[in-house]
Order: sequence, then structure tokens, then C-alpha cells
Amino acid sequence: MAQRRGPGPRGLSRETRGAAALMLLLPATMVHLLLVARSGPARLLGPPPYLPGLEALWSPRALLLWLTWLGLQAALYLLPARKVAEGQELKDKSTLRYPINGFQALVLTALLVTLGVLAGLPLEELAEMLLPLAFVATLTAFIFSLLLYLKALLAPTSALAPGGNSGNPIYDFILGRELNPRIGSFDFKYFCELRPGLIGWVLINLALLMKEAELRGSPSLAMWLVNGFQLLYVGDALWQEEAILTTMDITHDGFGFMLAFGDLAWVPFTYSLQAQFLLYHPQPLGWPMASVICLINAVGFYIFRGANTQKNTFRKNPSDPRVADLETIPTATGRQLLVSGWWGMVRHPNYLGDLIMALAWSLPCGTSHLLPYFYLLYFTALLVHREDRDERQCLQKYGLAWRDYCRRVPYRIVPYIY
Ligand SMILES: NC(=O)C1=CN([C@@H]2O[C@H](COP(=O)(O)OP(=O)(O)OC[C@H]3O[C@@H](n4cnc5c(N)ncnc54)[C@H](OP(=O)(O)O)[C@@H]3O)[C@@H](O)[C@H]2O)C=CC1
Ligand SMILES: CC(C)=CCC[C@@H](C)[C@H]1CC=C2C3=C(CC[C@@]21C)[C@@]1(C)CC[C@H](O)C(C)(C)[C@@H]1CC3
Repeated sequence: MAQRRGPGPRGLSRETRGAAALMLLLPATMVHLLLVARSGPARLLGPPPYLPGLEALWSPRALLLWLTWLGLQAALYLLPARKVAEGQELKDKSTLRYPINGFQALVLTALLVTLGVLAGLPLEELAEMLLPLAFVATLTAFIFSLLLYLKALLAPTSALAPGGNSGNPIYDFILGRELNPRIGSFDFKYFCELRPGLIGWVLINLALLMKEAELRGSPSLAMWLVNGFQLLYVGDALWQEEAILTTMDITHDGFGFMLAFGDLAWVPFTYSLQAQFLLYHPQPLGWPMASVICLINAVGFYIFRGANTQKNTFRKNPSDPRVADLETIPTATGRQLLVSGWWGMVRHPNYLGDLIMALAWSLPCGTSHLLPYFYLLYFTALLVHREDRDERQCLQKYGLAWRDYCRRVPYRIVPYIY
């Protein structure tokens, strides 16, 4: 997502036009991927097999299913939580409170789905409904962000995201005006970031696995690996839910169309692309190769989790014995920067681990098609852009100390390469 800027002297700025183009391009890309994944040639860069008419996109049954899903996840969010965490300090010096019950929501959803399947719920039918479901999710994201934009017009300036008041309605609609839109204690951004989309993603994967079992007698090893790896990723995100309170999305970004669409539609319907591809293009995979892929995923997860935990532990309590011995750089703000451990290896070790896992998720799909590698390509672009945005913010925040950190840790994501 681009830096927020106001309109230029001659109407829409370049950034606004770029953001508006993305608003059309991203849903179109999602539909393209959904169509191509089930087509014979599965060519990422070729034309879609056909252009879907409204009858292929619109289904009242999909709408009902989607609204039921949102309602269920909202109800699980409102259940009593094992812990209530405090977010980062806001502009007006207040802090917000967040329920930590995401993992509980995942377990309860799994229980309900298991009971449903045992009672005859045809979960595998989801595999045939992805297109209309993605369409209603996009529609909901659009209507929802419109309502959020209107709500933000009444919000005090202190509640707006940094730059959320660019004065350009298109830009503000897309990137979001309000930082933490809430009704009562229900926090929309926090809810959307971790619940309906992420849990929806593993549910879609499971439906694709069941559909494969129906078609071929049993799920393939490749399908098991993709399901297992991505379940681990989502389970970990929900287990470590509190850690999301220090990510850029929560502390800095407004909640507009980009994030609402990303959370509700893009994540479940494009992050499940490998499982979609495998359903229609079964791939042979032997145990030796599967073991190597598991090892790659384990290495990625180890780096991702190690780096994120080290930073979160340090930010919560720098004298925690697990991080107290690490070398640091003091900054004028009173906060310190880690310069040894994971954060002394590269400046974004968590991105490195995430990218290694992305590779492991694509490898079970073989190397005959580029399509299953879409996630790796998109994710590399997203993280390079994100890292650039984060570094500009850190330079502004920490000034000379950040320059010193960059000098001592010269590589951004991949040691000796980038
Ligand atoms: N699967 C997906 O689609 C996506 C996954 N992700 C993942 O989400 C996670 C969070 O990413 P993101 O929010 O972008 O960024 P980070 O969690 O990396 O947070 C960046 C912040 O960390 C702090 N920081 C940076 N360097 C240091 C240091 N040396 N010592 C101490 N603190 C430091 C700074 O904030 P401060 O100093 O203020 O604490 C900086 O702004 C990552 O693991 C990423 O891979 C992200 C995007 C998409
Ligand atoms: C192309 C497009 C629509 C971009 C929007 C970006 C969003 C899809 C991502 C922005 C940051 C994200 C994070 C996760 C999912 C993707 C989005 C929403 C995340 C919840 C995935 C699980 C991780 O463990 C995480 C909790 C660290 C992560 C946080 C950031």
C-alpha cells in the first residue's frame, strides 16, 4: 500500500490513480486465479478460460452461507476470552483492549464443522462455490468499507490513521480513514484481520481436500502437505494473536477497502490457490521429496516464529531473560533496537522465514506450472514494498539510530543478497 498523499494540483495524484486501479485490479486478479486454477492448462499468464457472467458470480445461497459464516465468527469473537490484552498507546495517550480468543474460535469452529460433517453437511460442495463466495465476499468488503468511510466522517481527528485524512475521498476510502473503527468494544479491523478470512482459508482448504477424497478415493500427499502447512500457519497466527497488536496493520494503517478486501476476500480465496490447483491437477509426490519440503517449511517456520517472538518479547519487556543478553542500539525515543540475534542477521528476519514457508507451500504442486507459485511471487512483492514502507517510518521515528542499525545490519531480507 502506498504512502498517503493528498491530491495534486491537477486533480487526482499518481498515488490516488494507482490505488483506484488496484481496487479494480485486485478483485479481477482474484477471479482470474479462481478460473484458471480449475482450467486444464492452468496458465497464470494466459487469458482466463471464459469470462463469467453475473449468473456464475451471483448466488443467493453463497450470500447466505457467507453471512452465516461472518455471523458465526462474530459470535465466537464475543465469547468470553482467556485474556484481554492492551494495544499500543494511541495519539490521545489512551489504549484499547482486545479479546484474546482467536485460537478458541478456531477450535470451536473445527468442532462445529466436525459435528456438521458427521451429521451429513456436504462441506466438499464449497469447492464448487468458490467463485460466487469470492464475489459476495468482495461485495461485502466494498459495502463495509463504504460504511466505515461514512462512520469515519464523524470520528474525531485523534481517531484517524496517520495520513487517514488526506482530503482525497477516493484515497481515504481505499486506504481507510479511521485507525481502529469500533462499535462498543467490537473492533472491526482486529476481527477481520484474524477471524473470517484466516479461518475461512483453512476451511476452504479442508473442503478441497474432502472433494479430492470424493473424486479420487483419498487425498493426495501433496494436498495433505499444503493443508498441514497452512493450518500450522493459521493456528500459529491465532495462538500468537496478541502479537498482531504491534504489527503495522493495527498500529498504523487505516481500515479501508484495501485491508477489508485483503482480509475478507483475498486471503481465503487466493491463499488457498495451491489446494485449488491440486484438486484439478493432481501431482505425484514421493516421501523423499515430501520430507525435503517438510524440512524447508520447518526451517521457514523456525525463523518466522523465532524472529517474531524475539521482537515481541523484547518490546514487551527488554529485561526478559530470553532477550536481556542481546546487543541493542539506544534511540532518542527511549526505545532500543535489537542488533544481534535474529534482528542482527537481516533487518526483516520474520519476512525471510515467511518467504521460505511460501516456497514450501508451492513445492508440493510440482514445477510444471507457474500458477501455484503465484503466492510466492505476490508475497515477495508485498513484503519488499512493506519493508520499504516500514524502513521509511523507522527512519522518521529513530533517525540516526536507524541509520546506525542499517550500517551494522546491511541486508534487508536475504543475507548477502538483498
Ligand atoms: N501472510 C501474509 O500475507 C503477511 C504476513 N505478514 C507477516 O506479518 C508479520 C508482521 O509484519 P509487519 O507488521 O510488516 O512488520 P514487523 O513485525 O517486522 O514490525 C516492524 C516493526 O518492528 C520494529 N523493529 C524493526 N526492527 C527492529 C529491531 N532491530 N529491533 C526491535 N524492533 C524492531 C519496528 O517497530 P517499533 O520499533 O515501533 O516496535 C518496526 O516498525 C511478519 O512476520 C510478516 O512476515 C505481513 C504481511 C502479510
Ligand atoms: C493485495 C492485498 C489486498 C493486500 C492486502 C494485504 C493483506 C492481505 C495482508 C496485510 C497484512 C496481513 C497479515 C496477515 C494476513 C494478510 C494480511 C491481512 C497475517 C494475519 C497472516 C498470519 C500471520 O501470522 C500474521 C498474523 C503475522 C499476519 C499479519 C499481517
